[in-house]
Amino acid sequence: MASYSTIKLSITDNGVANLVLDRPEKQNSLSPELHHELLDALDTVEEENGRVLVISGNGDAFCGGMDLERAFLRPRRDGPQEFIQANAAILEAMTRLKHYPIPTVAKIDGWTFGGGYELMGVCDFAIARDDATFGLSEINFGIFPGGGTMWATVHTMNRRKAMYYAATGETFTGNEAEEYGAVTMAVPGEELNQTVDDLVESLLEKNPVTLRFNKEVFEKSRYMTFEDSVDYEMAKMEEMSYLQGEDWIETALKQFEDREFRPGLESYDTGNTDD
Ligand SMILES: CC(C)(COP(=O)(O)OP(=O)(O)OC[C@H]1O[C@@H](n2cnc3c(N)ncnc32)[C@H](O)[C@@H]1OP(=O)(O)O)[C@@H](O)C(=O)NCCC(=O)NCCSC(=O)/C=C/c1ccc(O)cc1
Repeated sequence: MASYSTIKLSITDNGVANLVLDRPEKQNSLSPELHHELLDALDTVEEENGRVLVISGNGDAFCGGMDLERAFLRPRRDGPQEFIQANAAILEAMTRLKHYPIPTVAKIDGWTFGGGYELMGVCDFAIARDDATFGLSEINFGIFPGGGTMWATVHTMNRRKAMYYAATGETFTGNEAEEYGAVTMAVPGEELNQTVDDLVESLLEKNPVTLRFNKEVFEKSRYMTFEDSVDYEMAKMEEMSYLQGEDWIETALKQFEDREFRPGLESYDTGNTDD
């Protein structure tokens, strides 16, 4: 596996990819090198058949947002084209992540600002320390949340809170983030690792093909009429069944027929985990 200077990537035998932003001396802010390494890591995780991707930060921050000097100040002084070029890879990485074919989990252990909020927001799940600090700080240096951060904000927080924090740049805690719908859940710091591990374990128990379709249909159906979505969901159901070899009939509902599990309370045995 490639070695990186701004991130760390490891993949366990059972397919859990741990991607750690590793610029603790700069609060894991997103430098141009990091943009490219993140993109490369996303390729690697797919090539290595990762099943769940967990993104976290080393040190006090999950992610301090864009590197204000390396990605903004310096390239912008060189001109608009240089600025666009300096940031093209991170915009591509964010877009890739939003459509990433496996579940993505942001583990939030500290500061999360601007582009760091976006990184969290394009992940499927976000588990935060209850005392983590979040902020849409762009307004504090004269811009609005851009490059997809506004999208992540309005799609993860309710309207009133989204506008309030985007316009004031005030910070909010992990507990508040949970209350506003910005994170999946906030937990005490000492429970963070276990909570993420439990979520990952639960995802590993599921059929990976179904998880991929679940995500795609979840995202697309949000923008459809009910009638269009009924058609779309039924068509996708057939595609999924074909691609998973009718596993939901042949294995899952067969196990139900044999009364081996209660689907309301537990997952069928996909054969993907040891127990
Ligand atoms: C509250 C922080 C996170 C922590 O404070 P601290 O604990 O006192 O730590 P330090 O401030 O000492 O941070 C350690 C080092 O990290 C540096 N650092 C800490 N965040 C940074 C940083 N985002 N950059 C560049 N050095 C930093 C910080 O300057 C310092 O550098 P140095 O003095 O050289 O040791 C503080 O560092 C801070 O306010 N950081 C800036 C957070 C911030 O506003 N981030 C930018 C959000 S805006 C954004 O992401 C925009 C996205 C966007 C995307 C695409 C678009 O097209 C348009 C927009």
